[in-house]
Amino acid sequence: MSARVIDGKSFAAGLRARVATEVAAFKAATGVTPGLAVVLVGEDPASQVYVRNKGRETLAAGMASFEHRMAATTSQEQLLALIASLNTDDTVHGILVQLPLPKHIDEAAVLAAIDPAKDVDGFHVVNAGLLATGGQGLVPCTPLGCLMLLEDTLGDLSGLEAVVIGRSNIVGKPMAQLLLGKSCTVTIAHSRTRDLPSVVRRADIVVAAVGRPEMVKADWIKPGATVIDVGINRVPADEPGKTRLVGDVAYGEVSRVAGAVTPVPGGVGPMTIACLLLNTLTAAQARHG
Ligand SMILES: Nc1nc(=O)c2c([nH]1)NC[C@@H]1CN(c3ccc(C(=O)N[C@@H](CCC(=O)O)C(=O)O)cc3)C=[N+]21
Ligand SMILES: [Mg+2]
Repeated sequence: MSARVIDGKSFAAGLRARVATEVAAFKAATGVTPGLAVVLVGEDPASQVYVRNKGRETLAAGMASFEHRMAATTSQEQLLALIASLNTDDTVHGILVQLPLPKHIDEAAVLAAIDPAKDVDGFHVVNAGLLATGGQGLVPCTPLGCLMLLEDTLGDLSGLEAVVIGRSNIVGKPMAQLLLGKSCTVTIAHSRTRDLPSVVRRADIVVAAVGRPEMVKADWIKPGATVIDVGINRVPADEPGKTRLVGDVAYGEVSRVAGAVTPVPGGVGPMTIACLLLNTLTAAQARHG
């Protein structure tokens, strides 16, 4: 048996098309163009990839894209000043500050400075709190995209055993909250979890978000389980000097046991960007409803 491949790339293309249709209707009704501002401090390679794809797709959805590239030596004060101006800029409905930030900048202070109504990453404590308490806030893009793929694959998630590997504020914790909201039985596993393989073996749904290349093995997976791979790891390729992208899941062997699995690339990554566009539209609609 071979797992069904969950085609995040094609699902994301469909979602972007739906967003574009709604953006056009929103512009016609309000005269307002939804705008997304992305702030990139320094030159983190993963963030560069993200920004490149994102700018193109924002424009393709009919929205305005504003890029602010700042030197790695930018002070926290300078970054906070830019955020303050974006908060009061009526052409900007969404603000995304690329993480990670340089070491000398306090990430929490920066995220706290973003107007929660423009926080399209869903990282502000107000949005995290709304998610935890069942409120209507902006939801982090990667977990939201994972949830869409899971519901498309499985339908109703109610009562299923879900194991989220990774406890980050960006993926693991919000993913767990979303699955709990869909009435899954949720476990968050992490680096200190005792006997991780046997914990994962309980799962109908596995979400791997640890950042360790090909860590999740076939004998951790309950036959037929649905496996969502959030990892994006660059590793050396066979050809000298080249790299290739792998997930946190040992895709080849896991796809012989799982019922369905997301590939890397072409799985969760494209969904993250599509959900960012969706969140930008949602933020604009909330302002000009
Ligand atoms: N505030 C903030 N929010 C983020 O959401 C955020 C961030 N900072 N910093 C960097 C990471 C990384 N990230 C990616 C999203 C999509 C792809 C993506 O589309 N990947 C393609 C492959 C790209 C390739 O070929 O290299 C795929 O998986 O198919 C990659 C990386 C969002 N991030
Ligand atoms: Mg983690």
